[in-house]
Amino acid sequence: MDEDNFQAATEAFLSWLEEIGVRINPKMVVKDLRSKGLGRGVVAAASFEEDEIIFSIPRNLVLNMNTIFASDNANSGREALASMPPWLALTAALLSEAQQPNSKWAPYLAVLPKNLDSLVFWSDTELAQLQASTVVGKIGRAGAEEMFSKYLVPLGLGEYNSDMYHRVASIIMAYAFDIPEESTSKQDTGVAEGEADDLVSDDGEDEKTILSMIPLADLLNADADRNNARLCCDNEDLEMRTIKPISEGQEILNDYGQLPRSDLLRRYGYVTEDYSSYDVAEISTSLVTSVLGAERLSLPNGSHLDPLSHGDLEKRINLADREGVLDETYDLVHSGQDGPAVSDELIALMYLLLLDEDNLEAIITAKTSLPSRSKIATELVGQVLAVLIQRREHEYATTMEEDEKLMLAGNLPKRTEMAIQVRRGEKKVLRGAVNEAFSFSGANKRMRIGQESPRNDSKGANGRKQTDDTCHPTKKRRFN
Ligand SMILES: C[S@@+](CC[C@H](N)C(=O)[O-])C[C@H]1O[C@@H](n2cnc3c(N)ncnc32)[C@H](O)[C@@H]1O
Repeated sequence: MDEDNFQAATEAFLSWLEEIGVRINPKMVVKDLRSKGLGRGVVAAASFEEDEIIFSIPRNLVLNMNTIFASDNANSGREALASMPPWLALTAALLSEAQQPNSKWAPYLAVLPKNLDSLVFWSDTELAQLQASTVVGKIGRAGAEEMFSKYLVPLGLGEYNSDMYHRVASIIMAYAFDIPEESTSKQDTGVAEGEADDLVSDDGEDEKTILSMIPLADLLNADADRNNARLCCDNEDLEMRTIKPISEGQEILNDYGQLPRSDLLRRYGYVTEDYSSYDVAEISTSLVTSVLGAERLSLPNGSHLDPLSHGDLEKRINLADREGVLDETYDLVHSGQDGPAVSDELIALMYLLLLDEDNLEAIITAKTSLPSRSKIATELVGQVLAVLIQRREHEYATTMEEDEKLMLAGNLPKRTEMAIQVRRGEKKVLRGAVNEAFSFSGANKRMRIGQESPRNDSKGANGRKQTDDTCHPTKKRRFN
């Protein structure tokens, strides 16, 4: 969109807001922040104090299933929309409005983005640059397309192709708010926190929420640490309020949550260094078991760990499940105020995989329970974990140092640069977790030291059974 059209669309949108009854504090302005890669944004034209209203929006001027069902032309589609997952129903509603030449929402639709960088729009070549990041498996493009075919195509909304459906569904993911329904509204909500897949959801307490597109509120950009405004749903009108003083010229920012950059990119199509402290890397139980069940591991301290038999592995995994510490994947994070890099659950899984037979039996028969973190974070657990996390790091095609050089060289396409930021951030988390694992110093006294599980390959190089003490049952070692 050229300069004039962009500005004209903003002005038409602001006039429309005024006409329909949105009250805007004259101390705020909508600015063209494209030069900073931010699209439009809201900026303080004069300073605000804490808890001032920036703008307020009557609830009937929000686009959601309640307001759409209130309009006559949507009644025919009411049943069809009610049967859909909420994010799809809102997608259908937006597409249907876009088809109507006299749509009440036209000035709002005109300021929604035409192109997004959310991961669903990336080509396979672009996605490959995320390397071993698990975010690639979370995009859900094919699943969304099945939903489009099942629910949207039969509505005959117009000549939409799958990219157009994705565009609107992605706008909803990046722009919609989950707000409490009027009768139950008691609390503030942030933009689109949690998956935007519930139109009216019961969160288990007495509060129902409704997925809504809220004009103007969704023009606020975000920062997890520098945010200074929040949408309040306590009163009759929805109110955007400051949560701290804002100086003249400062951008007014919302909070989309403390997301790892992988999720920021997947859902919102951008990344910034500001979110680096929330990066997450994942290690899967299948990586752990495939390594511990298959090979004799050389540990960094010079010792070795023999593989577990299939049956032994299964027994220990079942026990981890029973103890409530088994997950398909474990998150690794930057250690800090919120806790360590390696979760208690992952340490507990490793402990159960490395525990000696007697103590394993004691837990199986419930004679003892899992000890505290400081006791299970043994040196052996740390050594093995460090090796496994390093294996995980090797699944990425480049090293963190190579990524840093690429970034320093600069001149990269935008998506390549964002992919490098994500994968480099994950490698940094993995490095931190390795260092933490090396610091584990709990005594190895209950571990499989001085015992070795039976191995199938107990034949010597000449094919004859060995007679040395390593295959004597009483001297078998798993850790030596
Ligand atoms: C709710 S909208 C905010 C308004 C948006 N700037 C616009 O012009 O429509 C969310 C989108 O704004 C952009 N955005 C928000 N915060 C950002 C930030 N801190 N850095 C870069 N882009 C951001 C992303 O494209 C995101 O998907």
